[in-house]
Amino acid sequence: MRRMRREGADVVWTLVVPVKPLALAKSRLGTGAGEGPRAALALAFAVDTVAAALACAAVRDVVVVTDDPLAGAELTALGARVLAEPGGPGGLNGALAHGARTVRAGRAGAAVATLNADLPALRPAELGRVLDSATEFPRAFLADAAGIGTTLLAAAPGMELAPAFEGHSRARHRDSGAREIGLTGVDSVRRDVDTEADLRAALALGVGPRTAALVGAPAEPGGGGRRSTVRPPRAGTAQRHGESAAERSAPRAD
Ligand SMILES: Nc1nc2c(ncn2[C@@H]2O[C@H](COP(=O)(O)OP(=O)(O)OP(=O)(O)O)[C@@H](O)[C@H]2O)c(=O)[nH]1
Ligand SMILES: C=C(OP(=O)(O)O)C(=O)O
Repeated sequence: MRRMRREGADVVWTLVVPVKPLALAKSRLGTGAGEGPRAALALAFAVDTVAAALACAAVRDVVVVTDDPLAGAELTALGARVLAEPGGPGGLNGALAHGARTVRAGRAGAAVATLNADLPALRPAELGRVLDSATEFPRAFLADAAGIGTTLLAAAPGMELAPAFEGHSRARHRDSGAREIGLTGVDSVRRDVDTEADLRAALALGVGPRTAALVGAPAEPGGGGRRSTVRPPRAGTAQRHGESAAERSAPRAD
């Protein structure tokens, strides 16, 4: 992949990925799903997101901010660096600001971008296009698939990240002066999963192997360049965690 250049140097990004304690995560994902299946899905999304991010040529490294021991261990094993939550009332934005500050404390000139951990369909090449586009602006963001939130916020070297996530964060990031990235063809970077409808949409794009194994969809090896299209599962598929692979029967459409 051709890297965008700023002042003669290839720009590679450090990604800050926030992961909420798994037992509290994905509360909107199916009223019938218990805490266990939701936690397993949240972990699978995070694993597939971080694996795809680490496979992106525009990504130098990935820093995960979490206090969850299982997520921390699994994401460390993938190659991410894990930071503990900063503590205090800061929530998601506090965690992201802490991640960015820590990265810059070690490397003042780092290009830093946040990436939500609920992007199981993420494709490295699409992430690369988004990061290359972000390179053209001091601060930039990508709206989520719903057009309300944000899945990625980027700050060039020397620029404060100033995250304003949660709720209508697309409008807040725009109002804060960040440039909205208007690329088409980067659906996998926009496709966050909060609800079962979101999960079906992600499965239609093709998800990473950990999520695929959990919901009975075909796996796309390697955090995928080109992911397969699968038939969306019936509502409630997210509750099928615990079935063996042989019990899962979601067909692939290609
Ligand atoms: N470290 C950290 N990450 C968070 C926090 N809150 C949310 N996140 C992460 O931020 C991203 C977007 O989170 P949301 O979709 O708003 O929250 P969620 O828990 O995944 O889902 P809901 O329970 O449905 O709100 C995901 O990667 C979450 O794991 C937090 O307080 N600390
Ligand atoms: C936290 C955010 O994500 P979600 O849409 O999952 O709430 C956000 O977009 O600001």
